[in-house]
Amino acid sequence: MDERSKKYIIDQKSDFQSDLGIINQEDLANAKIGQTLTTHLGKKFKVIKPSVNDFIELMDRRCSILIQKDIGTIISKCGIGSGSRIVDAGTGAGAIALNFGNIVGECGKVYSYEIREDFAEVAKSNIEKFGLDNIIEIKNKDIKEGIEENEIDLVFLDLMKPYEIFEDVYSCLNTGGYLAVYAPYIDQIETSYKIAKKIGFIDLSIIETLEREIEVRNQGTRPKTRMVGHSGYLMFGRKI
Ligand SMILES: C[S@@+](CC[C@H](N)C(=O)[O-])C[C@H]1O[C@@H](n2cnc3c(N)ncnc32)[C@H](O)[C@@H]1O
Repeated sequence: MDERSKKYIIDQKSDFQSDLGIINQEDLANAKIGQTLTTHLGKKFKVIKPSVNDFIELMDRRCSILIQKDIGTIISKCGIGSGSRIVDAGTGAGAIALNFGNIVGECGKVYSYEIREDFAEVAKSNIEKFGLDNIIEIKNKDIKEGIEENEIDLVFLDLMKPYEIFEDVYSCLNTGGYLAVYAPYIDQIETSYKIAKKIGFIDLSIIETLEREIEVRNQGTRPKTRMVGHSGYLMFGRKI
């Protein structure tokens, strides 16, 4: 991180260059977390261990990604923790897959389906770079052709017509397991709710999470005038 709080992901195999100067490869290779490195122009950089959020902010991505307010809600609503087994589709660049992997840890597993080969490759590379490739398996497959896993605690779907595979989702879930759906449009989420109910999912709910940032100014403290108006709706259900 530089003096302006701008973050960078460093490749320790080559020199680092920015508008604040150059740090040579040898200094980078020997750098330790917490250390301050100085460029040839005398500008200072702090070495930090990236959190999953730092990494997602800077990683390669070719499509829209889920945002923190929705990811956090999905994880807490479905009680995800160490050892959970999750199926996720579609992967995109891997934003929620990385968060799932970060939480389930070495005792858990995340199987993430992505239909597009180019997106699957980007996600694989992101997951390897963050060091979770032993926990998250990217599958370059159409999830509509079938879910190959079983004894699953959560199936999370971010697809155009998620309800087309709810029967398959029901079969692969553990008793007590969750279905979670993210959809930007209200007709997608309404159809998901009706089909999930017909199939036998219980505890069905649809929510939208709104996040409002509070600003501390000299005049007083109050909500910011701008906020994210809408990202998507979330639907949850359980197999009992
Ligand atoms: C909006 S992106 C997903 C974003 C991602 N969930 C995240 O965490 O940021 C939707 C992805 O679903 C993929 N997709 C669409 N249909 C699919 C299918 N039938 N099986 C697997 N992936 C699919 C698309 O290629 C696209 O990458």
